[in-house]
Amino acid sequence: MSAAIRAAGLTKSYGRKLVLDSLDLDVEEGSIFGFLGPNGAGKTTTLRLTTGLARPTKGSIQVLGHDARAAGNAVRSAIGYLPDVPAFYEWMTAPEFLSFAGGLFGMSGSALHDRTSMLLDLAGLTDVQTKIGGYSRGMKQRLGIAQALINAPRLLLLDEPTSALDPMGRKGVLDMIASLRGRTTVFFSTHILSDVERVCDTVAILDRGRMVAQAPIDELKARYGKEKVVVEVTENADELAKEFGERPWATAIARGALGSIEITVTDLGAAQHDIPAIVAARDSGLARLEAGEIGLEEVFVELVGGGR
Ligand SMILES: Nc1ncnc2c1ncn2[C@@H]1O[C@H](COP(=O)(O)OP(=O)(O)OP(=O)(O)O)[C@@H](O)[C@H]1O
Repeated sequence: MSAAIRAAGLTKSYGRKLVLDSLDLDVEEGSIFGFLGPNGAGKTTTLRLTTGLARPTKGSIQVLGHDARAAGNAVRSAIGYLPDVPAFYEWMTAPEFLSFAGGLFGMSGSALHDRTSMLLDLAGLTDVQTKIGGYSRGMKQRLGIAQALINAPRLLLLDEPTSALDPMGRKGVLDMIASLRGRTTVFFSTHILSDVERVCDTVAILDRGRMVAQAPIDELKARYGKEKVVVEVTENADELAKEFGERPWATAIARGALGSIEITVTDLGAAQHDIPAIVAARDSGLARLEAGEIGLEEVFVELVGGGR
């Protein structure tokens, strides 16, 4: 499969401040790619380099097979971009705004009309008569995505499209992104883990200008994620936690509230087999025994949490 974005050794400094440190990035065409990182990690800078709005200090970045620095109009018109703080003409209605945006790409007549109707439908704004100034933030963001799609781009770049939204607003935007699967490549930055888990197939994690992981989400969980068991006992939790920690299948132990103990395990079957017997031998009661997977959140904390 070909790459929609490919960066190699991508480095950006502002004066003496190193913002991106030798980034390698591969975004496959057709993927919904989450670019995850805490505030100040360098996400916006990477997006600006991808669009050609900023230039690398060192290294290269290719977009749709062309050097982003030298990309001509043909490449640029195959990219849709929604910045982190999009601007709207608030006195327009959504159809007026989309028609205006399409006109900038030289679209007109029935082609523009059809495209506008399709995008209003995709954004769930078909029957909205209000001017944009009266929209909720979620509606504005969905309209922003529709506007970035007006030229039917092969690659859609979204900078933190959900960060200012409430849960309903986020759901609307994420549903819209998910509906683009198979139609266009979507590369979006976010610091919200659950957004990535909900819609992305691939994720890259950026921390302080460095890429700390990049893989399909399932692979990342398999690589870093481990299995865990949560045990709740009626008595002797401290002694039991110590005893669990001595077993070959236990790699980490954390005490929770009251009688709860969380154990990270290498062999779930062995842990589930041994735990009831150990609890019974200590004359304690087993109130709960639950197996679970360590999710992306724990992977993220493990990868970027160090040194904070
Ligand atoms: N033009 C600039 N001049 C100097 N420093 C800059 C410039 N643009 C960005 N930076 C710095 O680069 C670092 C990365 O910023 P960037 O906006 O790319 O991060 P981000 O991951 O998008 O963060 P956020 O989620 O806060 O927007 C920050 O420390 C920021 O202050």
